[in-house]
Amino acid sequence: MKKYDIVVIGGGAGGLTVAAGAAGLGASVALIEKEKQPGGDCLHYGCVPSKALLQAAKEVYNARKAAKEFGLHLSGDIDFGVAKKRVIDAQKIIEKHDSVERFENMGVDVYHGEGSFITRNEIQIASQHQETMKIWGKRIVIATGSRPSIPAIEGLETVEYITNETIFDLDAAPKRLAVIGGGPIGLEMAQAFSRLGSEVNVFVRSNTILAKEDKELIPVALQELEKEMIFHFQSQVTKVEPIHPSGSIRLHIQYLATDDKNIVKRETTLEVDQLLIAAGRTSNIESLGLEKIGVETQNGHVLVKDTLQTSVSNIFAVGDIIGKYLFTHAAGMEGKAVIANAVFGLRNKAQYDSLPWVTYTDPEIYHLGLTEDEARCKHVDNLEVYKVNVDDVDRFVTDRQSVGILKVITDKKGFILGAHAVGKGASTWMQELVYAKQYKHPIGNVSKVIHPYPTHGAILQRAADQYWRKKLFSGFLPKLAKKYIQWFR
Ligand SMILES: Cc1cc2nc3c(=O)[nH]c(=O)nc-3n(C[C@H](O)[C@H](O)[C@H](O)COP(=O)(O)OP(=O)(O)OC[C@H]3O[C@@H](n4cnc5c(N)ncnc54)[C@H](O)[C@@H]3O)c2cc1C
Ligand SMILES: NC(=O)c1ccc[n+]([C@@H]2O[C@H](COP(=O)([O-])OP(=O)(O)OC[C@H]3O[C@@H](n4cnc5c(N)ncnc54)[C@H](O)[C@@H]3O)[C@@H](O)[C@H]2O)c1
Repeated sequence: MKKYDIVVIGGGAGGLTVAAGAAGLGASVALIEKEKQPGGDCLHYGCVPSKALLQAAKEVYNARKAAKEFGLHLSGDIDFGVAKKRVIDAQKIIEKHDSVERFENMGVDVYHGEGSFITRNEIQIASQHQETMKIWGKRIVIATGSRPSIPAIEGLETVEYITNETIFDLDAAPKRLAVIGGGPIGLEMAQAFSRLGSEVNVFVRSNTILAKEDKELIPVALQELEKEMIFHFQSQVTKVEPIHPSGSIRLHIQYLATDDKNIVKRETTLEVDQLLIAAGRTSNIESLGLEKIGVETQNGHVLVKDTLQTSVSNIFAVGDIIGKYLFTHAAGMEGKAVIANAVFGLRNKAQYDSLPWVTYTDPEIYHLGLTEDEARCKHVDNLEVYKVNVDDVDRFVTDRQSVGILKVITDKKGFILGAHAVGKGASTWMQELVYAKQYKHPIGNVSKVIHPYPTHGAILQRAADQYWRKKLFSGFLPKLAKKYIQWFR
């Protein structure tokens, strides 16, 4: 049986980071991937195709908007094939970074097959194409990711619904698309397809989209999104049925609302051509044989310590499988922490305090650290909140962007606890605050950084200026300054 310092199960964002880093440090590494091409969700069914599709849709949308405003006449139907080709082209370019060949050149042995534990050091690799084999690892890293959660809806097995794993295979934008879920997958895909010609209805179980975001930002984002899709809050699709021979789908919908103390139920039906399920994720743990070797799980995820070590000391886990922050960059950060821990036996911790994320709708929605509600719970009165609307910033005005907001939450000394934004390009201009938060620069320092005029990033300076205004122009300082000026005269 071949022996390795590190065996990684799963060749997505987390697993590939560990494999590349560990091999670079001189460890002998095996990477087991069940699909032919590594890359995981992000490359095949996630970040890459979704962002390529969103960009295509945005260009169509902006072209139409500009044509209308400038009195040009656009005609013809959208060629969905062009958008699809852009998705495939992007994947083809990016997949080179994740290719078997690239990893083999790094010295990693890549095994194609499904990995599962026999003992805490022995892994079985099962494949349709070759005999089942076994390898041995001193340390094992589980990075098998997640898949879409499918809610229990009556009749779901009788219709051809889609998920993020099949939506990018569509050859045309459905005329009428229903989306179940008001999370990032649901919203990004709803907007992309709306802009590519679908009439989109979004069903959300709760009374808000993007439940983890700062509450104040949601109405700002909704104001824009509602122009492009219809939201059904506090709704549940309870039953679906195929409509023959058209192939469309009838949804039975139940709305739940509270009227004083009573729960009021209302029911209706809606006919659509496609149904996208984007209702959260389930970790891929079932076929790993974790129970055999005593790796503890919690709520369907692999349970890990801060060091990403599982309950079995030589086994680590990173990425979606641990169910914490389901992002490519989170899996990457966790992967880096594990490299040092698994290769050198260090005790590096995964650091989530300054982990940002972005929902790439238009406008973008940026999240860093605590929301205002969370900050108030944790820091009570040791808190300041600075807000700037985008229409107070010249560059947004010249770009005709009037909807958007920045909110920065700091402690009394100006250290950033959280920062949130809705606005064009927020994914780019908010990054300065991640640096400030992570390296513990108070918000006041952002005011001293020179921002070229006119940029969107000047919005951060505006927030930082509010900090100085509060500090310098209220309290004892202005009184002291007045006295000094009188004396100096
Ligand atoms: C539509 C969509 C859009 C997204 N957009 C973004 C975004 O814009 N930005 C962002 O940061 N995140 C985004 N994400 C989330 C991101 O894709 C995931 O968080 C990330 O891919 C998780 O990486 P991972 O390594 O944990 O899992 P994955 O990337 O899913 O990799 C797991 C790998 O393990 C393999 N595997 C599973 N079981 C086994 C087994 N038993 N043996 C061998 N191999 C196995 C799988 O085939 C897969 O290749 C998006 C997700 C979706 C679905
Ligand atoms: N831009 C990005 O970084 C990006 C993009 C896409 C996905 N992701 C990652 O993938 C994860 C999964 O995304 P997601 O959107 O599937 O999940 P999610 O858990 O974030 O959102 C799921 C949504 O579905 C709703 N829901 C669940 N069951 C329902 C039901 N039966 N009927 C109606 N609504 C229901 C929930 O209330 C919620 O609004 C995200 O949390 C994120 O970490 C990131």
